[in-house]
Amino acid sequence: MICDCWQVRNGDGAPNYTEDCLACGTNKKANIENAAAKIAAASKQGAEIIVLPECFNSPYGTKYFPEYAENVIEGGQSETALMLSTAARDNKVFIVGGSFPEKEGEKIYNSCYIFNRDGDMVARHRKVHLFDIDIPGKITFKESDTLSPGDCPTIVDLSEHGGPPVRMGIGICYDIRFPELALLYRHLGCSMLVYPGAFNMVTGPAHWELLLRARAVDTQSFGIVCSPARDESADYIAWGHSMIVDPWGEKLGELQEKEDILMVDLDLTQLAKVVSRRQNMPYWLQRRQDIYKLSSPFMPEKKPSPDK
Ligand SMILES: NC(=O)CC(=O)C(=O)O
Repeated sequence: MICDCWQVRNGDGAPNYTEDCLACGTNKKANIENAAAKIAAASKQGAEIIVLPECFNSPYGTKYFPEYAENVIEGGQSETALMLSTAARDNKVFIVGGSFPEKEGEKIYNSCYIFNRDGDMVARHRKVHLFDIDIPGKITFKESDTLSPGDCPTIVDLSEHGGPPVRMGIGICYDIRFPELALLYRHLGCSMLVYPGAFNMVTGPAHWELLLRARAVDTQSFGIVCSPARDESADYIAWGHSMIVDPWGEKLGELQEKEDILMVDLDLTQLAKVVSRRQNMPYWLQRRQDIYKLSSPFMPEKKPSPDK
């Protein structure tokens, strides 16, 4: 998924938001080169923030993660992070780099790196909720066989990196099923939730769109999901359908299952609408905190939650 979300529209209709389903196969080098080519193509079309899918350098599967994992933190070679950094700098775009298996010590994480327009890494999200499920006869998956979970929420405020006033909360795939994480992002001032993800042919048709729209409405935020394109020959068949919705839960754009790029306008006027929607329907201020309460070590003590 590729998105560009902050130009002020001057009535010229210039697209400022795009998304894309990326094909990801077993050839890691080809996956990385394909992502680089699509970033350049999207940038040429005017994209300024680019979001890639979950696990874009590797097939999605526990047996693949150790083989495709890269060690960035301890100074190891990482062709994937290097490509993302170079592409961000060369194309002068922000990149929410989908995810790839990342190694640190003995552990492997499912990690999303975010880069600014100079190619500097400005944040990293490690998938917090691992996809361990068993739906008999349909799908069994146990990410925790080879992956470890991250242990913190990730927020990127683009305005702190020379970008527009967009504060993004990042999650990866299964993270979208946990409303508390999205509510925490709202509490911490986000107006956009970005989830690189790879739902499958069982959970995709049932829940992909439903969850995105629910999280957007729960938090009165823009919602973005970006999937790999569907590959019927893969062990794990991704649902596809990268999508962007607004804080009302309305779809701004959707791809089908094939590799593609989608451009969607998302301008400053639309971001301002987040504030007015939140004022029109102020359910954030109407929460009954005497009955229930969100609690997190990442919530600043005694600071009132943002109501806009
Ligand atoms: N693959 C995931 O992490 C999550 C998923 O497919 C689902 O929640 O469904």
